[in-house]
Amino acid sequence: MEKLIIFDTTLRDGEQAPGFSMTVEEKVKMALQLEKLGVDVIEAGFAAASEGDFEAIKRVAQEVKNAKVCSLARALESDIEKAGEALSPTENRRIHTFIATSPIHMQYKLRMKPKEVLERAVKAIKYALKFTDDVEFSAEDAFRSEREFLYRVFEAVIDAGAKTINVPDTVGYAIPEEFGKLIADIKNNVPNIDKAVISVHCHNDLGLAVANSLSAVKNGARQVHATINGIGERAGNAALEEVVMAIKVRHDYFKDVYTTINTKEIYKTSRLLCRITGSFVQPNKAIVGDNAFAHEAGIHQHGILAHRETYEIMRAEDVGVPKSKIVLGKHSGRHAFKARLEELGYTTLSESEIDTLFQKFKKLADKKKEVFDEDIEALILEEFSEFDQEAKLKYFHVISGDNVIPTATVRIEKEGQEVISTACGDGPIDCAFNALEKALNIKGKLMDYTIRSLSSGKDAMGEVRVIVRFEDSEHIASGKGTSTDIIEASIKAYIDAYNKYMARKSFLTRQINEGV
Ligand SMILES: CC(=O)SCCNC(=O)CCNC(=O)[C@H](O)C(C)(C)COP(=O)(O)OP(=O)(O)OC[C@H]1O[C@@H](n2cnc3c(N)ncnc32)[C@H](O)[C@@H]1OP(=O)(O)O
Ligand SMILES: CC(C)C(=O)C(=O)O
Repeated sequence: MEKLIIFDTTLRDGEQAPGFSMTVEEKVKMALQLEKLGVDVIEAGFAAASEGDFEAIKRVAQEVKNAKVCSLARALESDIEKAGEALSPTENRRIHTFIATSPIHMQYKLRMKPKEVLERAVKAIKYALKFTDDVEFSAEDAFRSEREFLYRVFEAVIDAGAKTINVPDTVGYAIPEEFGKLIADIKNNVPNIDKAVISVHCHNDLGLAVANSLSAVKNGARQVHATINGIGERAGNAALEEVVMAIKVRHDYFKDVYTTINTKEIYKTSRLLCRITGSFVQPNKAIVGDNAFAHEAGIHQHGILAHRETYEIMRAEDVGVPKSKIVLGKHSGRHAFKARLEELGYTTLSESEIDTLFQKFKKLADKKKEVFDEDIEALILEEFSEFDQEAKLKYFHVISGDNVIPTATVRIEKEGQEVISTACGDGPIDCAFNALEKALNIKGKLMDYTIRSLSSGKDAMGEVRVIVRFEDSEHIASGKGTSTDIIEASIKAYIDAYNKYMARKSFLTRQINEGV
């Protein structure tokens, strides 16, 4: 087996896409995560592009210890010098120089004759070798280049000292079979090819970047350029996570290669990039999309519950996704519903009770896109709970400001009696929740708090959702409150969570007492 080198270009080609530019600090953060992911080469940028990119490459070169750091450079001495200088903090460096070899690029863009392009390429390699012994050469638009000329260029740059020759499908025009054949042809027609690693760089204009890269690997490529989440110029590059997982999951097919990527870091890396760029992947994106390990259809859910591999070809944990998800919705079946009831702690319901709940759940699912755990609990408690001691808010008063200690007073009606409590806190919500806990005589840990506006304008209705762990219970309770006053909405949400918690507690206690 041979190692497949993973050349990550998220910080170079990836950031070339509109809206994906990264600051120096963001690039460093991302590079350190790519190092954890175990990529072999990090192309940190294009040193000659800007002072910021120069600085970013320099910082990445200073901080990254376990991956090779690389800069792109045109076949120009000034670009190569910049690249060499930016990479100087590390010994583990590569210069990646390129020039286009296709007729259309040579004629219209470079305005150079093929002979001149070949000479430039060779000169660039020789110059880059002054800064490092690891030089990669890309024949830009290789796929649309004339074959004989491409072979000649590769032969010449290898002779000049290039250790890696990269074959880009710059405009994403290739079809997998053709691209695989191009790699096989290069292997068979470039006389000194055994002195260099064949690399590929595929764009996704026809959605074929990953397929083309894999076809190239099958035909002898031993380095793949890829980006996290497949970001990059136009429709992007080959998605690193897809290439790596295809090689891993289908090792029966890709028998000759392996990667040293720590796949458990994939999801984290993908999420970090999303947070940095503010651009999230679509839910059905392979490997890292929200739905990649989610199952909503009853037949699938039944299969997964019986034996995971019926509908999953890889484990969510292997790519760092916490767990595959059974999502309850209108396509779900009784098996999945019953399993969720058990997960929620309702283990003693009879089969006929489950049937009743399942019918209600299906009706609800027809109206709602996704049925959450709190909806299921509400169904159970509505159907079976005898809890009628709901706490109600009667009055509240909160003082807050920049020069006062936030203090809240709440009056609650609980079990037929009114209780008043006052408490301080770090802010208006905190003191209100502290006062509520005193009034309700319960301790709760706020696990999550979200607020959103339900309408627009200054008088918009605010909706607050809280998740609270009461009395260190294993189960968390969620609550929702709405009001034009966000403090009132917060108090209502907290009381709602409390009522749900108490109803559940009383239901489970009754089941135990009745020995069900
Ligand atoms: C396929 C790819 O992804 S290649 C990488 C693409 N990435 C980028 O372009 C991002 C960074 N680029 C930049 O910041 C700028 O384009 C720079 C700094 C590189 C160059 O800027 P400018 O000097 O203003 O030139 P501009 O971008 O307008 O035009 C490109 C010039 O480079 C030349 N050129 C293009 N590729 C190459 C090459 N591989 N080798 C030598 N010259 C090249 C073009 O012919 C053109 O030359 P001209 O100015 O003599 O006509
Ligand atoms: C510089 C090369 C590798 C490139 O980005 C391309 O051809 O798309």
